[in-house]
Amino acid sequence: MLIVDNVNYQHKSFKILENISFDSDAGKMIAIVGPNGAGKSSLLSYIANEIDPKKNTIQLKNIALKNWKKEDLPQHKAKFSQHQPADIPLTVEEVVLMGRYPYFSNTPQQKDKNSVDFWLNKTDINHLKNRDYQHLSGGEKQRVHLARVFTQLDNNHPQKLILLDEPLNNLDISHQFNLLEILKEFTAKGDLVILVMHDLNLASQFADEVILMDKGKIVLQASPEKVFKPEIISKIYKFPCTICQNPIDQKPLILFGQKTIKMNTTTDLKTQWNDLKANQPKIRIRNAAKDLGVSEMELLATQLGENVTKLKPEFAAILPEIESLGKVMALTRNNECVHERKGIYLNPDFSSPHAQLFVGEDIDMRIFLTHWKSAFAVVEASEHGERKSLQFFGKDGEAIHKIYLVPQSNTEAFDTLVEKYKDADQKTVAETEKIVNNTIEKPDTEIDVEAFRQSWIDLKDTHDFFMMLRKFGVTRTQALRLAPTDYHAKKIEKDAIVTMLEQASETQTPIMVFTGNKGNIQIHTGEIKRTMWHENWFNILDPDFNMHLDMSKITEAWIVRKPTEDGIVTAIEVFNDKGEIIVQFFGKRKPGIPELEQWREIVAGLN
Ligand SMILES: Nc1ncnc2c1ncn2[C@@H]1O[C@H](COP(=O)(O)OP(=O)(O)OP(=O)(O)O)[C@@H](O)[C@H]1O
Repeated sequence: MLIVDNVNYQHKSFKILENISFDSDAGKMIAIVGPNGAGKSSLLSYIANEIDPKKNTIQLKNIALKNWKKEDLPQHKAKFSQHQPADIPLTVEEVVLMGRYPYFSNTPQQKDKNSVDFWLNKTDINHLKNRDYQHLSGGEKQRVHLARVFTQLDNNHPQKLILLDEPLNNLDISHQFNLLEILKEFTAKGDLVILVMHDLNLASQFADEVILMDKGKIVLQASPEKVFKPEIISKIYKFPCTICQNPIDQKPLILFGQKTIKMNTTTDLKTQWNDLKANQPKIRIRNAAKDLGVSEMELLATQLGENVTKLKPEFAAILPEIESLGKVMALTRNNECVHERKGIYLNPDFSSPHAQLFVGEDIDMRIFLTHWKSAFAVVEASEHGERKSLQFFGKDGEAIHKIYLVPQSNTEAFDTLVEKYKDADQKTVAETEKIVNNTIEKPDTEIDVEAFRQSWIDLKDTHDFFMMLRKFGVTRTQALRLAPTDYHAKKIEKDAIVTMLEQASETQTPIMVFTGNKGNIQIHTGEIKRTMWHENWFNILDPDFNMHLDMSKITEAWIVRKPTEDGIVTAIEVFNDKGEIIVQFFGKRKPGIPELEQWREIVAGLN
């Protein structure tokens, strides 16, 4: 019924409409949607023959628009425009009657009056018919013009064309639905309705077809089900969205905004994650889990039986076997700091029930297995092919430790290990527990500060520091505040951490970097070379050691000096807003050897 063939329209060098072609059968409602400035109104004006009428090649009912008789066309095609004159000095009834001008020459006939009455009623403005148009509200004026357009097409011609540019603007919800129902009645009689609209859910609910436009072009013309896909809509509108099925009419229901992705309960977690990835292809699983309100382990488990294999939680048996994988990358992190160290898992010590260790030169870890709960083998697709890893999670479902294969790793040993520890149950995962940190700091007045200070001065071993905090019932940051003197604990600006790392790199001073979470602390010892800012992250980017520290999340940084039998040990301790340690730095040291003078010098210069 309508053929639009290769429409191009530009203003100076700006292409407003480019290569627009589509055709449509009678009896349909087509919604044109797209972001502001996409060209929707321009396309509608073009179809209405308001732009470039001489060049117009559009065909309506097999006749080119320009070949239609001027007096015939208004009975076959009408347009509701987005912008209407505000000051027509007529009554409502008189404005609606303008729609009948194509039907009478001087005086309206009974037929015309009946039609006007009918549409006054149908658009719910009959009660306003004798009022001045100029004093109506926005929504009332809108309905007057809609009635005018409808009465213009009130005839027995088949296959009329109704064009409407944002007709739902200004209308309250019941009048929006009333209008859409009216339009449906037209299409049911075989007319073609094309309307520009911004409400994608109404388009989804009512339109037979959707034309999605962007930058002067048609991106897609298809059914609402095909057009309203999160990867398409979020890309075109540059805004995250979730799309689920409307339980009432089974049409796509579009929910905009990041939070809606969390609220979307009608689809399962796996679909929600896929939607999120469609919106943000680079999102990391840790952030995706946060956005979806689940733990990382629960999200990973949605891929069980695909690229994820659940392992038996026999950590004390698995970990000592990691050595067989050869060189790998160990990753331990908390919310604010990521620690990645490459090496071989040598010298495991699992003899103590309290803490287990790896004490290799490269892989150096203090492990607290009581916090470990689940283990998985993961195979991810990456730019360089498959990326295999072992991933360990705590009781709360948060990642404690990950071991990634690197090109030098023994993949056969990995496969053997996975086969050996594969759990018989590949369907269910451990329930996660919420772990609440309910440490309440005691007021300083309840602390025996003098005894605490003396105890600090009398320290002989850094390992006793933690026991000392327990004994006096102080939190770690409280201890630093109550330290014996400024010498023992001094608060520094967080930028001093960057200064320290840059100086350690420049002077090639070997340092130690401790990063951990409840279940594991991972340590790097050595010189660092390449440091770099990336947005709010300060990074160490060396071949075998990477650290990524989110500087925006640091609330306190301290220089902490503890007496030991080998002399003073100086640390820089970095905390988040909950008073939890993000990362700790030391100069390289070994029991029995005093700490490096170079390190002390760097720290002495920090403020
Ligand atoms: N006569 C004109 N001269 C110059 N530029 C124009 C003209 N008409 C439209 N444009 C430009 O063409 C682009 C498309 O405008 P159009 O009104 O068709 O967009 P739209 O998709 O209807 O946008 P909105 O959702 O904001 O109503 C816009 O960038 C607009 O500024």
